[in-house]
Amino acid sequence: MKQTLVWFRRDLRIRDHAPLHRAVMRGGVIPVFIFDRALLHHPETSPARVAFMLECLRSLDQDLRDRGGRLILRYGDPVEILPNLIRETQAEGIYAYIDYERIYGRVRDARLNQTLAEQHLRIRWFEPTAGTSELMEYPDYRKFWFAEMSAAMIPTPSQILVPDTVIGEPLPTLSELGLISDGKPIPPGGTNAARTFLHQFLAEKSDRYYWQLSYPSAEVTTGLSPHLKFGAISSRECYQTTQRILKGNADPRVQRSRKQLVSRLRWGSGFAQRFRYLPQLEVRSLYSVFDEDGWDFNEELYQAWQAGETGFPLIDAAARCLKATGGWQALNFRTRALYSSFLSNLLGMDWRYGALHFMRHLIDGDCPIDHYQWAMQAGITHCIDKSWTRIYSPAQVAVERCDPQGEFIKRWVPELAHVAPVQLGAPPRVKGYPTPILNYKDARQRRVEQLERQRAVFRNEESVLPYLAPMPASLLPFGHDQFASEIGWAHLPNQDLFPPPLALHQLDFQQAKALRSWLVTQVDIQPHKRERSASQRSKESRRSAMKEDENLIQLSLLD
Ligand SMILES: Cc1cc2nc3c(=O)[nH]c(=O)nc-3n(C[C@H](O)[C@H](O)[C@H](O)COP(=O)(O)OP(=O)(O)OC[C@H]3O[C@@H](n4cnc5c(N)ncnc54)[C@H](O)[C@@H]3O)c2cc1C
Repeated sequence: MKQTLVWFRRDLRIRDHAPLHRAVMRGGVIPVFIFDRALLHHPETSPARVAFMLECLRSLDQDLRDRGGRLILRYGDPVEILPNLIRETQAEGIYAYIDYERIYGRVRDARLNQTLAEQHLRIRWFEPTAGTSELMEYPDYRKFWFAEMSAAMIPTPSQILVPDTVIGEPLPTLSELGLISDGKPIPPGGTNAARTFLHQFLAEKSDRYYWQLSYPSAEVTTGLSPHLKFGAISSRECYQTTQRILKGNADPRVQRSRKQLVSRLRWGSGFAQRFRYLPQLEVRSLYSVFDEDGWDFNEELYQAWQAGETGFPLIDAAARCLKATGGWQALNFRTRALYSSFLSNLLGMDWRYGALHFMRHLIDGDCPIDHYQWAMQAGITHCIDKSWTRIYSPAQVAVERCDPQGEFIKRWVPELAHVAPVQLGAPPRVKGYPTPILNYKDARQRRVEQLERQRAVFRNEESVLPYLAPMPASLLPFGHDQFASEIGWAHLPNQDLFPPPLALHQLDFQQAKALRSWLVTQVDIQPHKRERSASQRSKESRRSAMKEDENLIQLSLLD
């Protein structure tokens, strides 16, 4: 019988899985997952995220067992293990999804391609859903995304035959992997858990999602991000289930929420695709000027931001929530945006320090989403348009927008339990709680001027290509000098990447135009309104939930 090795990476499911399906059609399967020290000991590794991944692996193994198979676990460098495993099992080759989350993975996969070719062994790479090697204009990508999401799901194999002779290792504990738990509670992992989250959301939250997704205490989002990160459920399954259950619902609130969720799923795919084109975004700002100009860094202030000791209650609540829970459900988009903007805009610090901290704690940490979001909040991505400056006030206006009752703040900053919500933006002196570490107005002014100066370098240029950051000469991950990590791979010769990045200097006019469409906003941006007075703001905050349309304008900028 023909046998095919299926290499699982961040696609830990059996449904809607093209490599597994195709391998099963051919005959026997060796489903393998490799614990790779370079990823387990990467500066951005979070023990809680690895613990969640172990839960997904446990569940994947069970799903395979239910169909007669099992998951084969191995430890070490995939570039050595996989060719050996092919020989050991007499498999015809490997099937796997292409993965472009990280530079490391792309270096590894290029090395694997080369090693297999030298040994006359074979691998077949599958495009992940909503991934493409073509450089297309962003509006075309939107159409492509909807077509991919609407295509029939890949069937789940009913029987999976794994040869008895192949021996795998038992599922390890976190400490057996050399990691120490930081005490975060781990959500249930795997496809069934993901489906439960999705169905609970559709049944119980879809009428309020759109209006409440910025309120962390409402916990109204799906909670699917860790599952999507590890591919325990495919975004296509999320999309199709959502459409099937909600599309016929006559409630306009549900329809609005449905569209919002679909947009968000699409943004996630779009960030991954940007990284496919430009892997340098993992370690560089989009335009070189921002990194060349240099960023501020102040260890004491960085620590205050990390610890939740800034004197701005909402920022401090976000900081403490991230460290205690891994953020996956409690730290929604708006709260993350406020928290990140505080570091890179108001404290003027390099967004990479913030992204690093997030990745070391987020259970849903996903490099393209996290890093691109950080860069966006720092105002250094869609900045051809002058009005793309997102510097949020962390004071009362933020409390009113995210936590008007103060529930989230009081949960994470108990020192302020007795302070009235209307005072939580700028609390009176409280013993044990710090005074603000910055003056918002001054910090904002400084940042606006800095961004204007930096953007002026390329804003009016006909082509932005010469201003985009190229792939760096060194592939060392950011933070390798702060945290013990396995980075031998970054020093190897022949640093090819698979899939290869865009060769910026070789793009013709049409290609450059297509790339640029990913880097500017796709909607009309309203010029900034003048700062509103406190009384205007409080009047606005009392408007009904339906008038949260301002949110829509802002969120739709991410389209
Ligand atoms: C600075 C910053 C860092 C972030 N880091 C991550 C990260 O590492 N991993 C991550 O999954 N999300 C990240 N996000 C996006 C967003 O905050 C989370 O996706 C969301 O809070 C996850 O909760 P949920 O699955 O319940 O969201 P839902 O609202 O239920 O969204 C469903 C899915 O859509 C996608 N999605 C939702 N919002 C966004 C968004 N704004 N951008 C891109 N995709 C989105 C995610 O895959 C999410 O799981 C970040 C946002 C910011 C501002």
